[in-house]
Amino acid sequence: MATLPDGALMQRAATGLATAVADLLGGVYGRRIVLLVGPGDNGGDALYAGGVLARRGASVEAWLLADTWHDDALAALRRAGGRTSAPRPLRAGAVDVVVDGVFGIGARPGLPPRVAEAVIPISSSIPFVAVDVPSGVGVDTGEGGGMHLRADLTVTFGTHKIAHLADPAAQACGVVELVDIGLDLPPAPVESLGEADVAGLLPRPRPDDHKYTRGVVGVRAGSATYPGAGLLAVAGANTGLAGMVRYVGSAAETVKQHHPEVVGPGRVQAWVVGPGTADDAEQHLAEAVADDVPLVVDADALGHVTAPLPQAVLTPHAGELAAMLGVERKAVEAAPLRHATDAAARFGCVVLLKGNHTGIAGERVRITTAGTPWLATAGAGDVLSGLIGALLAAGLAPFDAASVGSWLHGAAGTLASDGGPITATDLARAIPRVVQQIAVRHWGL
Ligand SMILES: NC(=O)C1=CN([C@@H]2O[C@H](COP(=O)(O)OP(=O)(O)OC[C@H]3O[C@@H](n4cnc5c(N)ncnc54)[C@H](OP(=O)(O)O)[C@@H]3O)[C@@H](O)[C@H]2O)[C@@H](O)CC1
Ligand SMILES: Nc1ncnc2c1ncn2[C@@H]1O[C@H](COP(=O)(O)OP(=O)(O)O)[C@@H](O)[C@H]1O
Repeated sequence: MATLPDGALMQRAATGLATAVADLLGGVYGRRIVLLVGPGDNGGDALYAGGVLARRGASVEAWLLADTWHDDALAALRRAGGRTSAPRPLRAGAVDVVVDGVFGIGARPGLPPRVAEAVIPISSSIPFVAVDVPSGVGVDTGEGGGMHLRADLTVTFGTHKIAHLADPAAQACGVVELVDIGLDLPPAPVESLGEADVAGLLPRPRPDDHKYTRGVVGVRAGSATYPGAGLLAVAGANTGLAGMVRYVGSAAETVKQHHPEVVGPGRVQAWVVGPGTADDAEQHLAEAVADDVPLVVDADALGHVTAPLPQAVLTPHAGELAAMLGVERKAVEAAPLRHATDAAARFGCVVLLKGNHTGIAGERVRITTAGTPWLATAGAGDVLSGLIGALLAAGLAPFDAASVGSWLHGAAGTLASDGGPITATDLARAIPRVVQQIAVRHWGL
């Protein structure tokens, strides 16, 4: 994506940035602001915004951290009463905010030593506002890129970039504020579903439906070692989004005790295979694949995927994906989107890589930001695989089933949590409530 052209768009960006900084500070007059200024338009945006803030009574100093800078923008800052100064250590409370205008959307990942030396002695308790992206992150990959800055607030223009959505870069962005400056933009390289998108994709029961027309999902999960994983995958599948749930596995008695709606083997429109299946995983996978219906492959079954599975959604966490690709877990965590995309190409199917922000690679790339870290709890992934299976059985294409399922899962986790801890059982129980809220808000029911 091109950097912002000079002139009107830059002025609009600077005004949006200045407004966001003023909102963060709760006022402007008398506030002390440091601008970290790089060589390009990103630094220009920061300098022009600094000018706007200086005119409103802020004390603004610019640290010029490259050999060149945006001349007109620096002149504007000076006219408004701002000044340049040399970098110095900043202890807590020394200034009110630091604005990171070092590098923007055109930059390579990483930071030059001169920038690192200026930034390291700044107290981490001073708020940082990034212009477009925290400097040093991989804008188009979401990768960390070695050393990079971290922001409490990132102000970006026109559209979100991959770094705002994909971890680990997204975690460095803090809150992301999008400012519309009237840019004419190409289609986004990644998507992130919102509630209205999910409402448009979710299967709705029709008056002439019966349970079989709504789809039957079969769950092959659980074992003597992990009966709970079977129960939780069933709990995710048995949330009312498909017409019926079948269970095949060694936890059948326990499953029936907890879920009287669930029936035994028979014909299904989609399978969920893997959670807690331990030594039975390979056979379960072979039997599910032989049925030639869409399927979710999770947990222990992932290690038995050797050939492309065009109708599948694979749902690994970083450790499972690392094992599938023969790389270290750390490598996946440093570049989750790239590894998910590689795996989707290699296995010819949709790959959903679970994490704080979950990435779904298939015909395109979607990223789910709807969850909460309270979802990092045993069995939450088992619930997800069941839920996606239900959506497949209900007729969604694998890419949509994965991304809608992931969004509902995140929203259910957030609703169930309400800021506090949750179990996977709480999560599964919240899924129908999320769907009900969507129905009321978007379907007029
Ligand atoms: N209720 C149920 O029935 C549930 C059943 N479940 C089922 O369990 C099965 C295994 O799935 P999983 O994702 O947990 O394990 P997996 O990918 O093999 O990674 C193992 C890695 O974890 C690590 N490790 C272990 N303990 C650790 C510790 N204390 N602190 C730190 N690390 C620790 C361990 O490292 P190590 O100890 O070897 O150093 C290893 O690297 C699967 O079938 C799943 O469906 C789950 O869904 C949960 C609910
Ligand atoms: N830090 C986090 N923030 C948000 N969601 C998380 C976080 N950690 C895990 N999750 C979500 O919780 C689920 C955990 O799944 P998984 O790792 O398979 O656990 P399990 O095997 O115990 O079910 C995934 O959906 C994942 O996206």
